Amino acid sequence: MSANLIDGKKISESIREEILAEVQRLSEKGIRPGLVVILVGDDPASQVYVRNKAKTCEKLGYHSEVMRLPAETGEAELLTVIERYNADPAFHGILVQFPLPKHIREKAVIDAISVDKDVDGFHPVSVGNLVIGDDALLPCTPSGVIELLKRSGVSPAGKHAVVIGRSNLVGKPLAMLLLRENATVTVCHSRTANLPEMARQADILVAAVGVPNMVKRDWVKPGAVVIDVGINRLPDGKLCGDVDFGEAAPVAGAITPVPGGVGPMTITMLMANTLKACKLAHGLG
Ligand SMILES: Nc1nc(=O)c2c([nH]1)NC[C@@H]1CN(c3ccc(C(=O)N[C@@H](CCC(=O)O)C(=O)O)cc3)C=[N+]21
Ligand SMILES: [Mg+2]
Repeated sequence: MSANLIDGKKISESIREEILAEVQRLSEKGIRPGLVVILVGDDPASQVYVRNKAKTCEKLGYHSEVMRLPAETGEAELLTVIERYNADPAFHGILVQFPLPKHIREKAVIDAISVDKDVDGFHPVSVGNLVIGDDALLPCTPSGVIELLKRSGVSPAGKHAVVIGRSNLVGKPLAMLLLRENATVTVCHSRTANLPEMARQADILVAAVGVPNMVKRDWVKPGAVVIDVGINRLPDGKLCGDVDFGEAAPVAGAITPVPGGVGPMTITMLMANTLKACKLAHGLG
């Protein structure tokens, strides 16, 4: 069996074209989506992501700003900055790049962002709305995975989805989204017994743990769809996923590469969320 590659870059580009068309329609009404990305400190990986986000904003005609703050910025000071953007109608989305310096509590930051501008979908109210099934800004990586599946012709309905990883950022919300799409969902984690055997039950296998090349050939049921959420930077500087691609690809029915899989979708869904927040702010929901 030779696996179909799920091309996240290509799918992401076609969504961006749809977004651009909508941005152009909005501009006729004098409306322009605005996103501010707040970066505290100088984590090198964050620098790259933030630059990518700004570039994407520019391509799509968004109003965008990168607010760079020194690593010594205090929590109270950051919260004041967030309050300012909460009140600024030019910005419909606020993203505070993680990880934050240790002296700042991520929870305090997430809680401070206006739910209407929570384009990361990390605020407890956004998470609650997701769980209940109410309308919400959805976290970007999980909703990117759902879009990848749908646009690759994979319907989660009735399938057994196994999610490895239970983080608040990816595993948990993704499990909820898959459930909402009528998949039967199993969530595995570091304390799961017989992990390879559990993974092998999956029609849709998602790896979101942050362990390079963890998923091996015998973890994959022949024909399964394998989604690799991992973005691990190896000592040689190369990017690698949580799935051992060379081992999994020959067994899988379809598989996402790293890079070029879930990563580009994350930024695209951030743009989609900002557009949605903008439309809601202008009563165009
Ligand atoms: N508040 C917050 N929200 C986030 O969504 C957030 C964050 N903080 N902190 C860091 C992580 C990571 N993240 C990525 C986004 C895009 C790629 C991406 O585009 N990856 C490309 C390759 C990029 C490269 O070559 O480095 C790919 O996989 O093809 C990767 C990782 C968003 N994050
Ligand atoms: Mg875990």
